[in-house]
Amino acid sequence: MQNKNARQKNGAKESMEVYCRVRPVFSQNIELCLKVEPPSAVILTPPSSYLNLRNAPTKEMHYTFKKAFQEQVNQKEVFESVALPLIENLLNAKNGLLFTYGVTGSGKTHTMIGSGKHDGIMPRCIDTIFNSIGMYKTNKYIFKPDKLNGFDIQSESEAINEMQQEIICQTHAKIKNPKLERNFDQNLFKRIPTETKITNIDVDNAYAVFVTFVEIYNNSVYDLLEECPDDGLRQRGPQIKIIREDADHTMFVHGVNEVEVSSADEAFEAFYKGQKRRRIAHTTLNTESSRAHTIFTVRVVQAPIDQHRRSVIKDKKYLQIGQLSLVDLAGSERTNRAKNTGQRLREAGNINNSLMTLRNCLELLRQNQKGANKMIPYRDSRLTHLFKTYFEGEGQVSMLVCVNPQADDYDENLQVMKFAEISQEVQIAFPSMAPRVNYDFTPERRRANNALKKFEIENDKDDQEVPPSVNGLMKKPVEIFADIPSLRYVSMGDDLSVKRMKEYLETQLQLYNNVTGNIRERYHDFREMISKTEAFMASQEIESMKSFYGRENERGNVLSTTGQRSD
Ligand SMILES: Nc1ncnc2c1ncn2[C@@H]1O[C@H](COP(=O)(O)OP(=O)(O)OP(=O)(O)O)[C@@H](O)[C@H]1O
Repeated sequence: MQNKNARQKNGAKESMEVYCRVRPVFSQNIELCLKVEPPSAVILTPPSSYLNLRNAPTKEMHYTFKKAFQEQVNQKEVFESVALPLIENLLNAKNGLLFTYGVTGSGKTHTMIGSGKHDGIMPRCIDTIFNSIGMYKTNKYIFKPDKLNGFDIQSESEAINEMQQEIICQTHAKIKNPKLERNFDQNLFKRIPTETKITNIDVDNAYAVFVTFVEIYNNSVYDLLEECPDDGLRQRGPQIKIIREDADHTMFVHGVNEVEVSSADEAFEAFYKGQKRRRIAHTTLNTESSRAHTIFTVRVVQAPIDQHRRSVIKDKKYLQIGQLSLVDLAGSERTNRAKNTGQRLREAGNINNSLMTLRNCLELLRQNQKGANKMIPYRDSRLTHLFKTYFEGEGQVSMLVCVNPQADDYDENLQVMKFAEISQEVQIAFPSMAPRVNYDFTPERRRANNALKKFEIENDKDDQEVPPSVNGLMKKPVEIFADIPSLRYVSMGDDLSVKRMKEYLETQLQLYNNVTGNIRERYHDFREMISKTEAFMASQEIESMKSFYGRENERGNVLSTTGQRSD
């Protein structure tokens, strides 16, 4: 995963971080069985119908989490508490796994993905990563996946060459099959990007971001970013992938498409492409129920740059890789309640089996911590097999338990809460990061950054004292030139790039018109002020001339009556 030279196991252990989020219930007259006592407690009460049943639980149960979120807590707050620390780790080459767990319909997908104005954790993570690495991003193809879960470093010319090859291939494919339309999800254009940013990153390094998107369906792994050639007659389905171990004993999906993304939009484009391939089945419980576990993984690769050559140092010993896997687990459900049959029944069985293996693994890990020496059955399901590395101590593991507080979900919620309790006791051996080494490859860049930071801090101080707009004058400079979107991929039919460029130019034109309009207004105000001042000065002059001539007249009158000058 990351450069093993930079990581050491120091024997320190950290508990799995478990959070709980309760979703709102929209219809009235529904009995609720769960409530949150902020900041971290959840109380589960048996439904009223249980009071008359023999052997039914009647006690209130109390659970404590790292944090418990009430119904009204918004997506931003959940993201900042749960995912922001993982992003900070990721940008510092430390790995993380975050999964949402809960009964079907409890809000896992809403929390992880969200929609439109209510973006979930994943899109906010992507925005934050790109906001943070900003100008420290490398050109594309400098870092290249080596297909064995590692990366090679290419020279600038190799990278440019690769870029050209890709454009040529895309153009050929388009000419060969003009029907091949790139369909872009309109969601891309509806988003309001998050402005969150991590400032604690190594400014000596250049960064690149890679994403993979896989699903585990009926205990088989599929690559959601795999191109399935459509020859117009039949579309080949995605192929089953196998899980392998790399040279550093890290589990990975062999042959998965790892896509380099140079902007948040490119990352979402990949995500929406994969999302369309997801198998969404309608069950009687939830008409939008997702029947597979999905894993969206972001890898951030970084290496120092040589300031004089202005390129990444081509030595793999400096390479560092951080990985964050965001997992939206399929919901657990009781088959008799879901009234599943046939294919749906098989799906539900596989989902429940893999979740049961996850529970078993965590339970056995807990027992081993207390002195037992049991074998952990990671291989019993693809899900746990893939995450083995995390559970064995390759990063922070966090779980977000989602619950629907309705009484109908009481039994399942009881199981979910028990599992959450066990999970919190699991301690993960944590690799400590070697302290950040300052190779001093980029002293000028460091100096410039420090100066910029100082300027920003001072500017912020000023902003608190004086409002940004005083007497209509902008205190801060207007940002006219936003980043120009990349035109690298403009090829025949590259509608997204063209659409992005069109939007960019329209925004810039609007901005230009606003700014020139504002300048024109101020110019007129200024001219008016000058002419008023001139008029005022002229009137003052006239007044003083008048008084001068008045005085002279008086003196002339005196001279003419006495016949001699008074001085
Ligand atoms: N915090 C929330 N605020 C508003 N709506 C929510 C919230 N949580 C869930 N919902 C809504 O509840 C419905 C079910 O949520 P969602 O699809 O996220 O459940 P799920 O747990 O992912 O289900 P499954 O396991 O079946 O995929 C959706 O319509 C979603 O918009």
